[in-house]
Amino acid sequence: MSPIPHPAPIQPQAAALPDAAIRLSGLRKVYAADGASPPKEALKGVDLVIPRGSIFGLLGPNGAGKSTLINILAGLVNKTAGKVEIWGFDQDVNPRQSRAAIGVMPQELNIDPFLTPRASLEVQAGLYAVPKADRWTDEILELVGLTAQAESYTRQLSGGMKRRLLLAKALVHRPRILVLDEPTAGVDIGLREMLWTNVRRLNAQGMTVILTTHYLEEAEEMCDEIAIINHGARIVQEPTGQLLARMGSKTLLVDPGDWRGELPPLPEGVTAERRPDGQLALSWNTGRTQAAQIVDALRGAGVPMVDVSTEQPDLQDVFLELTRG
Ligand SMILES: Nc1ncnc2c1ncn2[C@@H]1O[C@H](COP(=O)(O)OP(=O)(O)OP(=O)(O)O)[C@@H](O)[C@H]1O
Repeated sequence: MSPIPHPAPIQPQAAALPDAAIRLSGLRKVYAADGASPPKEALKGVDLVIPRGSIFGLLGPNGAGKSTLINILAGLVNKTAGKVEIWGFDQDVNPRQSRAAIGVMPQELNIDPFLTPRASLEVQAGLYAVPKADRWTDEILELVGLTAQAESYTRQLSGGMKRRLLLAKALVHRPRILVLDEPTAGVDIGLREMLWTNVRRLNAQGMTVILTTHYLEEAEEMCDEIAIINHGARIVQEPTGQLLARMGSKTLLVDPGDWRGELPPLPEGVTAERRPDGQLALSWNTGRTQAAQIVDALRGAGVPMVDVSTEQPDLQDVFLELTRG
């Protein structure tokens, strides 16, 4: 993969760098009643600040309102109320600039089957009024691994290649902010790796990345900060590490060899279980106890410790805890 040229912005910029990539205040969306379906309030006054330069995860259960939020950012759905600022541009005051600052890789394929990848990118660049001299079509094709298919009809591309083209289209106008809506749903490992490698590189060059995904390990690994929305409301927004620490529980795993004796009294609040593989799992609340106290209690009682490790809650645990019910 060749190095990516610096994605210098070509769209008009706010006078100074904005303090946030995206700022939403009181964002509300009510879908109108349709036939027998009553009106649906998909976003109930969401406040959200997405830091400039972050890889930001937007998570939530099915129907939480993520796509509605992204479609509003992309200018595809009209909000009912609230304020949307993209790269410092108010969507209502500066619609053109706010649109130029963002590139969206949608969930659904929106490509013309009769165009070649190269032609698709040229058409997209035309839509964004990117001057010919500023186009970087060849670099983008290289970046997403479609150079060999540049002149093929899009309808002849595999599903994975079509998704690569969606990413390519989102990049033509060198947006400051890249939104990836479920980018890895149903894609193979090669495409997933290509995507994450590129996302990291683009982010390292200053692009803010917003990601929705149902793969929580992916969000845990990729995102600096995460917001969880549920029933149209933001229920939490925190740096990923802080969100994981929120569960506040930790487990110490002790392999006692073939020792099968009675456990000694443990510090208050520590729960113990013997796992089927013979390991002792000792769980505690991080605020109240320290691992050393548990180790001391076991050592004092002569419990052998062949091996000791710890287990942390993962994003899946946090997500389920916060969205339960
Ligand atoms: N065009 C529409 N008309 C009416 N209701 C809609 C429309 N689009 C979405 N909704 C409803 O708004 C709510 C939020 O939907 P949205 O697609 O934003 O959720 P989501 O978090 O993206 O879900 P998923 O993870 O399943 O993609 C849902 O109850 C959905 O049924």
